[in-house]
Amino acid sequence: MATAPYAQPMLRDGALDGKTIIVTGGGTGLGRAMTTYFLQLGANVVISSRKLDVLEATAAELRTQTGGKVLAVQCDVRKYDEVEKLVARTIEEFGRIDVLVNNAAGNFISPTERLSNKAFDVIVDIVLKGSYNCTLAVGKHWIKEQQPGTILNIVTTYASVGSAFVVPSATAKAGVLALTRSLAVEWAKYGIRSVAIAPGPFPTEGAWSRLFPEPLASKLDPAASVPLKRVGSHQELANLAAFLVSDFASYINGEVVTIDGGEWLNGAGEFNKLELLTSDMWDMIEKTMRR
Ligand SMILES: CCCCCCCCCCC/C=C/C(=O)SCCNC(=O)CCNC(=O)[C@H](O)C(C)(C)COP(=O)(O)OP(=O)(O)OC[C@H]1O[C@@H](n2cnc3c(N)ncnc32)[C@H](O)[C@@H]1OP(=O)(O)O
Ligand SMILES: NC(=O)C1=CN([C@@H]2O[C@H](COP(=O)(O)OP(=O)(O)OC[C@H]3O[C@@H](n4cnc5c(N)ncnc54)[C@H](OP(=O)(O)O)[C@@H]3O)[C@@H](O)[C@H]2O)C=CC1
Repeated sequence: MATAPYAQPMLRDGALDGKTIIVTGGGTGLGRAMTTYFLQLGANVVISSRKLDVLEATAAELRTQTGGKVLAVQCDVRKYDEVEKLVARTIEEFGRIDVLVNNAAGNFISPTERLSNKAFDVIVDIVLKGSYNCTLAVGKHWIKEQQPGTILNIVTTYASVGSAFVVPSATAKAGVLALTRSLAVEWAKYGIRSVAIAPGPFPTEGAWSRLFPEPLASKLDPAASVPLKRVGSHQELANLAAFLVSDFASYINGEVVTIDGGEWLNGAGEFNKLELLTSDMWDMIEKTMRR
């Protein structure tokens, strides 16, 4: 079967030539998809997370698949000293950093009153603290070296509106969105752009196992609440990420781009649920109203 146009690579060959990109959580899921495409476009990529075996397996596969330069570095983003080592190792290997992608995250569904304070901590520490740790370490480096750079934060659609049952994640992602918009202004003078992507549902093992465990998975279709009636493809997210970190997006700063098939708006419009009405029902309604 032919690949759908939205699932095809978008940018021209060499669009990211000469750039060095750090992707936190780059060994799995959407981080891996972005890394693959960055490598295909000519970037050097450093992937980092806690599990070195996973990172090294991904790096080996992507070297074979793309012929690109990818380095695996173990780093728990909650620990600032490890983040500083990640920055130092990247400079040692590639001589520079051009882009930071804050993609690492943790999440699970739960009624908030069931959570311990540690459960809240573990998510906020990975998502919010992890993002500001990496941002601070890389930002300080850029400012000291008088070098421009781009920070891409992966948030979620509920970062702006909140969501029940994923409250630690919603709280933390809202903070990351505030970080994005605040630094877009404050660090623009150093040539540092801050942008974000807010994805809707993109099936990954990490997200699906924690957000749609059984018996929920068999009862719930994540595509059903999406007006376009499908989930996202990894390549279309990678396309957007590659564009936002490329020089083609040089004038985009402080923007959060939503890529969710219209899902977040679906719950918002007062009359959206009238989608359920049949054509016969509309005929009856029209007749009654016009009478
Ligand atoms: C309704 C239809 C909607 C359709 C639309 C779908 C749109 C999707 C939008 C998705 C948006 C965002 C997605 C994501 O962020 S996905 C990323 C998912 N990936 C990950 O989470 C990867 C990393 N995660 C992990 O490593 C672990 O899961 C994590 C660290 C988060 C937790 O691991 P672990 O349990 O090993 O951690 P700890 O042992 O350190 O535990 C810390 C405390 O947390 C408590 N805990 C853990 N799990 C739960 C749970 N399920 N419920 C309640 N509490 C939990 C644990 O008990 C510890 O607390 P205590 O010490 O007090 O017991
Ligand atoms: N998939 C989806 O539908 C959506 C995803 N998102 C966002 O997309 C991003 C990627 O998620 P996805 O690919 O689905 O899920 P994954 O679980 O595959 O990705 C999360 C990554 O974060 C890493 N990570 C977790 N904790 C830490 C830590 N303390 N230090 C360093 N790395 C860590 C994990 O690696 P390791 O365990 O080795 O540390 C893993 O590689 C996240 O920001 C998520 O919130 C947003 C909306 C929807």
